[in-house]
This record gives sequence, C-alpha cells and structure tokens, in this order.
Amino acid sequence: MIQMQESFMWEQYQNETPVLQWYRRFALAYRRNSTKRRVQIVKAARFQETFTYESLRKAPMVLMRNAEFLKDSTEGSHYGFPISNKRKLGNYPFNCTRQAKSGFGGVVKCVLDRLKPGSINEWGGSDHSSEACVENVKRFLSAMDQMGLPKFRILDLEQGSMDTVVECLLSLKKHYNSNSGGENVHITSSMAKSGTQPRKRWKLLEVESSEGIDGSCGVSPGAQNTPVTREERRKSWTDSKFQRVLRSPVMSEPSAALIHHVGHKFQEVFQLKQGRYADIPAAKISEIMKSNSLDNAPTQSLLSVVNGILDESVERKNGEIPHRVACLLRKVVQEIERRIATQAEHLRTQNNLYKAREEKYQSRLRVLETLATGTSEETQVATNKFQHIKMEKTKMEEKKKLEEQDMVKLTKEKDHSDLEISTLKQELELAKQKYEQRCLQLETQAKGTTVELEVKLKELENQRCQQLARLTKEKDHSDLEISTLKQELELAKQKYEQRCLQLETQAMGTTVELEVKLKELEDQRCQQLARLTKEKDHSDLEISTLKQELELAKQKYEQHCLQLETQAMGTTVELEVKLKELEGILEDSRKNVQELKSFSESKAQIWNKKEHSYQNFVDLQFKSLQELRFTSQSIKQVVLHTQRLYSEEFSRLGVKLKGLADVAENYHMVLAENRKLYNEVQDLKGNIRVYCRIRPFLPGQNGKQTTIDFIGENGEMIIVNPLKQGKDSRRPFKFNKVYGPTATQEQVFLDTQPLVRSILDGYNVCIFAYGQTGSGKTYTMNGPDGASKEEWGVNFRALNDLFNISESRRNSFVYEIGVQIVEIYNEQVRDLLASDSSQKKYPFLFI
Ligand SMILES: Nc1ncnc2c1ncn2[C@@H]1O[C@H](COP(=O)(O)OP(=O)(O)OP(=O)(O)O)[C@@H](O)[C@H]1O
Repeated sequence: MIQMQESFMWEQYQNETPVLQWYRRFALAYRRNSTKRRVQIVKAARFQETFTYESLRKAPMVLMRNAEFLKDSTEGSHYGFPISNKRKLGNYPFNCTRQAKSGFGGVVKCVLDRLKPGSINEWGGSDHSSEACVENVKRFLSAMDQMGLPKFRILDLEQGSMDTVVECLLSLKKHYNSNSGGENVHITSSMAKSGTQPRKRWKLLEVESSEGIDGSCGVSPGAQNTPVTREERRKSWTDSKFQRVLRSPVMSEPSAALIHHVGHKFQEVFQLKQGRYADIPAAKISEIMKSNSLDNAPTQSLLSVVNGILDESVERKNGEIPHRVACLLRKVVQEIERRIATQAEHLRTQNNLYKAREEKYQSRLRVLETLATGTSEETQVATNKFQHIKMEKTKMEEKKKLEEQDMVKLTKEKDHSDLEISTLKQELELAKQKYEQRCLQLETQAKGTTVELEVKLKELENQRCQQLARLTKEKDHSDLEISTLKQELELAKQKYEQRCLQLETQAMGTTVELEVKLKELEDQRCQQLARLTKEKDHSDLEISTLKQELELAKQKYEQHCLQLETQAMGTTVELEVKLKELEGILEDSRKNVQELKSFSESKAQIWNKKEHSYQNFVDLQFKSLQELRFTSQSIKQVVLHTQRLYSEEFSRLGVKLKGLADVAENYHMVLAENRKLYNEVQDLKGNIRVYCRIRPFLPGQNGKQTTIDFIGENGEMIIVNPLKQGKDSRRPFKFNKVYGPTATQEQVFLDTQPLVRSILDGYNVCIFAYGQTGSGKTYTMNGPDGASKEEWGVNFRALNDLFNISESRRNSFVYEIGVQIVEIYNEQVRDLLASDSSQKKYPFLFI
C-alpha cells in the first residue's frame, strides 16, 4: 500500500482528495518510522468531517486501497480511533490551520525564496511561528499575482481545502517547466543559496509538504549542516525507495537476470561513484545515455542516481550541476517518467482486466442466478406435484369422510327403513284387522242384503201373486163382461128377432109400408147389424187385445219374476264372488306381509353386506393411499434419477451428435468427392461413346449366313464380305463395345447406366440409336411390344433407375423428371405425346 502511494507523482496529485493527501503524508511518516507523527496524522485525518467510509467507497481504485489501509490502521488497536464514529468526530473540530500553515509554510518559504529572494519573513528567528507562515503565504500569493498565475485564498488553507492550493502549485510547476534549463540552474542555485534543499521541481511539493506535516519546515538548518545526518537521511530514503520499488507490483521492471547483469553495471558506474557524479567523464555519460543501460536499470538505481546527483549538488554548496550531469539527470528522470507511464498503462490494463473479470463473474452470477431460478422452477414443479399429491390426499380423505358420512347416512336410512318396516308392519296389522272387520261387515252386509233380498223376493212374490190374483180377477171380470155382453147381444138379437117378427106382423099388416118400412128396417138392421158386427168385431178385437195384453202381462210378470229370480241369483253369485275376492285380497295381504317381512330381512342383510363392503373399501382406500404415498416417494426418486440420467444422456447425446454431425459433414464431403470422381471417370471414358449391337436372326432367317466374323472384347469387330476378294473381304471396325446377338437388354443398359446417372449431377446426356430399318433400334431403346421387365429397353430402364435414385435421395434432394417423346422423320420433328394435331409438328407450342 505504501509503495503504491509513494509512486504517485505531481500529475496524480491534482486528483487527490483530502483522504489521499492525508495518506500520502501518512506514508511518508510511515517511511520515516515515526509513530508519533503517524498518530498525529491519523488524528488529523479522523477529525475531518468529510472523511467517511461512504466517500472512500466512491473514490477510485487506488483510493480504495488507501482506504483499506486506512481501515486497517485505524480500526486496529494500534491507534484506537474508529473513524466511522461520527459522534466522536464531532467532538473534535478540526483546525487544520496550524498543520496546514506550518506544513505548507515550508513549501511557500522555499518557493518564495526562489520567486523573490530575500523576501522571506523570519520573525523572531522562528520559521515555524504562525504569523511568519501567514506573512510568507501572503507574500507568495502576491508574487503569484504579479506573475499572473492562479492563486488560492488563505481561507482555503484554514478550511483545509487543498484543491485551489494544488492548482496554484501545479500552474507554478507548469510555468517553470515551460522555461529553459538554464533558468533551472539559476533557480536551483538561488534556492541552494537560500539554504533550502530543492531536489527536483516535481518532487519539491511532495517532499516538502510531507516534511511540513509535522510542522518542521523542510530540514532544519541545523540538520542541513550535519553531513552524517544528511547522508543517513539520503541513505534511508534511498533504501526505502529501493524497497518500495522492488515491492511495487505495478512497476515495469526488467527481468531479475537483467537487473543483475545491467543493474550491476549501472550501479558500478553510478552508485559506486556517489558524490562524484560531476567527475564522470562526458564520454562515459554519453555512452550510458546512448546504450540501453538506462532502459534495463532498476528503478531503484535510477532513483538513487537522481538522489545522488541532487545530494551532490547540495553538497557542492554552489548547487551547480554540470551540464552533462543535468542531461543525464534529465535522461534518468525521463526514463523514470516513462516507467511511470508504462506503470499507469499497466494499471489501466489491469483495471480493464479486473473489469472484464468482474463482467465475467457477473455473467457467471447471472448464469448461477438463472440456474438458481431453474432449480427454483424445478422445485416449483416438485412442489406443484407435492401439492397435487396433497390435494389428492385431501380429496381421498374428503372421499373417505364422505363415505363415512354416507355410512352414517346409510345406517340412519337403515334405521329409518327399519322404523318404516315396523310402522308398515303395524299398518299391515291394522289393515289386516280392518280387512277382517271389513270382511265381517261385508259378511253381515251380505247377510243383511240376502235377508233384504229374500224379503224383497217375498214381497215381489207377493206382488206377483197379488198381480196374478188381480189379473185373474180382471180376467174373470172381463170374462163376465164378455158373457154379459154376449147375453146383451143375445138379448139384443132376440129383441131384434122379436122386433122383426113384430115388424113382420106389422108388415104383414101393411104391405107396402111395411115392405118399405121393412126395407128401411132391413137397411137399418143391416146397418145396425153391420154396426153391431162392427162393434162385435171391435169388442172381439178388444177382447183379443185384452187377452193378448193379459197374456203379455202374464208373460211380463213371469219374465219379471224370472228376472228377479235371476237378479237374486246374480246378486248371490256376485256376493259370493265378492266374498271370494275379499278372501283373495286377505290372502294377498297376508302374502304381502310375508313378502315385506322377507324383503325387510333381505334388505337388512344387503345393508349389512354393504356396510361390510364399505368398510373393506375404506380399508382398501387407506391402503392404496399408503401405497400412493410410497409410490410418489419412489416416483420422486425416479424422477430425480431420470433427470440425472437425462442430463447425462443429453451430454452423451450431444457428444454423439457432434460426432455424427462431423461424420455427416465428412460423408457429404466424401459424397461430393465421389460424385466428382464418378463424373470424371465418365469424362475419361469419353463424352461420346459408340456401341454396336448385332441383332440375332429373326425367325425364318436361320438358314442365312452371318457376315460377322469376329467380335472382340474391347469393341473390335470384323465383317466378312464373301462377294469381295482380298483385303476388302474382311473389314475391321472399332467401337467402344460390341454386343453380340446373345446380349441381353440388361447387359446393353449396364454400360449406359452410369451416363444416365450423371444426369442427376447436372450433366446433359443423349442416347440415340442409329441403324437401318429392322436392325433393332426400337427393340434396344424400348423393347418388344408388351415387354416384360427383363425385356425393357434402355428408355424404360433409364427412367426406372432415375425414379429409384430420386426416391432414395428423397430426404436430401428433390428431382423433377419430365418425359418428352419426339420423332425425327424426313427432317421433320414430331411430338409423339401431343394429342392436338396442331402441336405435333415442331416448333411445339407450349401453353
Ligand atoms: N436383339 C434382338 N433380339 C431379338 N429380336 C430382335 C432383336 N433386335 C431386333 N429384334 C427383332 O427384329 C425386328 C425389327 O426390330 P426393330 O423394329 O426394333 O427394328 P428398327 O430398327 O426399329 O426398325 P425400323 O427402323 O423399321 O423401325 C423386331 O421384330 C424385333 O423384335
């Protein structure tokens, strides 16, 4: 930590916060091993109100490291002042004026001596008096004002705000940097004269401000004049620097071997000649500057060189540094600056690296989070399953409860039905009694009715007898009437006869009158007779009707009597039937009672059975619930196991798939290669190939002699012509191949098949047959009419082959196959598949 802090230079100083400034001071104090001073610094820092962990957290990375250190330093029992205790901090208001004034006083004094030599206020001979410091600061500010450089307020110092102060000092540094080296010499000399100890401008503030912390403005005059003390200080400073540099994790140091080799040389040249830098010959210095000694020298050596030169310059009293040494110093400082720049770059890259690592870790964290969410999802699924099982369990329990309730209900119902049965039995008993009473009543009623009927019958009998008696009386009366009427008629007849006789006698007396009168009388008598006969007829009729009526009445009475008798009989029968019915009903009721009894008994048995079965069912359910629980447990384990297996399988599958993908890729490559080679072979065989086929003799041509003399294996053929002599009699021919008369269709196709197949790779192929009429072109290309598969010609076989291949490559390729058949005859091209005659001739019109 300390080494880190010590490596901060002017450029970084402007970014420092009070905390960092404090730390810088602390680091220097630490380096000087002054516990008292450290405690003092820690106290000072603790009392700053802005100094909280929160501000530390927001600080840059280096500051954070400081903060860690600070934490360690302050929280430990070492100092016993926990800085986070704000309450305590409030009790100690920080008065930075004293520290600031006294610390900063030294800086101001030195700078003022350079700006305005001899204007330093040294009241009372004490450099450390507050008044002298304030006066010096004021003078410094006026000097800055005169130079037109930005300044700060004394109030800033009092409030401890170092920003404006640092800015002021930086502008001053820039101002001097822009000046030439000669001026440096002058300033250095003037500073040396004034008794101060300037080393290097950009180190000035660091050293002097650190020196000013404890109120001692730079090195005390007495100490300056003590060489041993100065030497010791220089040595200790060099050692500490050396240690720091060696331990620095960010310094871009050369390798250990190189340090050993070159560093040794460097030390030899410089360190061994401490105090004699001015004596080094210019040639040696220029050699060192030209060579890469500086590049390879350790930083510690470089710093010691700088220190040595500066110390030597102090020792020399006049403060002058030879030009060559100044150049060397510049070179060394440049090298140190370069290293610091590399260091800064290194820090930046490390920072980037840390950032990248942080991002990586964050992405890992995200992955872990997603995994965690995945796990939580799985857990969710498992919990859901568990909930489901729980629900099922509760359902089962509810079911069980319901069944128990059902059981209770059923037992209640059973009791209820038992009650009902008993009430029914009672009712049945009552009904039975009622029926018996009713039967008795009916029997009594029937008896009563029978008696009534008998009485009625008797009455009817009496009535009938009375009616009969009346009718007989009436008959007698009418008989009497008839007899009286007959007597009257006899009397009337007799009277008429007597009258007739009288009249005859009278007529006799009087003839004409009588005869007339007789006639009249006769007429009257005839009329009377007629009337009397009529009346007699009428009375006869009446008598006959009366007789008939009487007969009818008699019959009616008889019928009525018969009816009454039959009614009485029917009623008796009905009553008997009713009686029988009632007896039957009674019997049925008895039977019903018996049946009800048996039914209730059987129902009770059924209920008992049901109860038993429900009990069994409940037991079974309970068992199955137990089994279900056990099964769910085992399923859970199986699921977990399966998940494990699944992930393993998945990874294995991935590996296999990868292998398979590689193999597939290789396969495709090999396939492509094969195709290329195949087509190359086809090309090598020749783009145009001529095959000759010799047709066998047709039936009926067997007697003829062949002209084929020889057929070679490699397409040679000799034809003989017996009509010619000598050389012309035997003519050799050469083809790609010659098929003899016995060659099959398949053999012919086998040679053309590779060519046909190259169509699928995008090659154009044409196969045509040529020959005289009847030589077998159609036979070779198509085959004979109604050809079997063995007799298929080239066309059929080629198409069949193409279809088969396209089918087998269905998953990889899609081929479109079309067929066109044309005829070229007499230089006319005809489409043989066209149905329309207008489209048959070339050029074809495709629609
Ligand atoms: N290799 C063979 N084996 C058996 N019979 C064959 C063979 N070649 C041709 N033939 C028969 O020879 C006869 C003539 O053949 P084809 O019709 O194929 O001749 P072509 O050259 O097509 O004649 P054209 O030019 O007149 O159409 C047919 O009856 C055919 O069956």
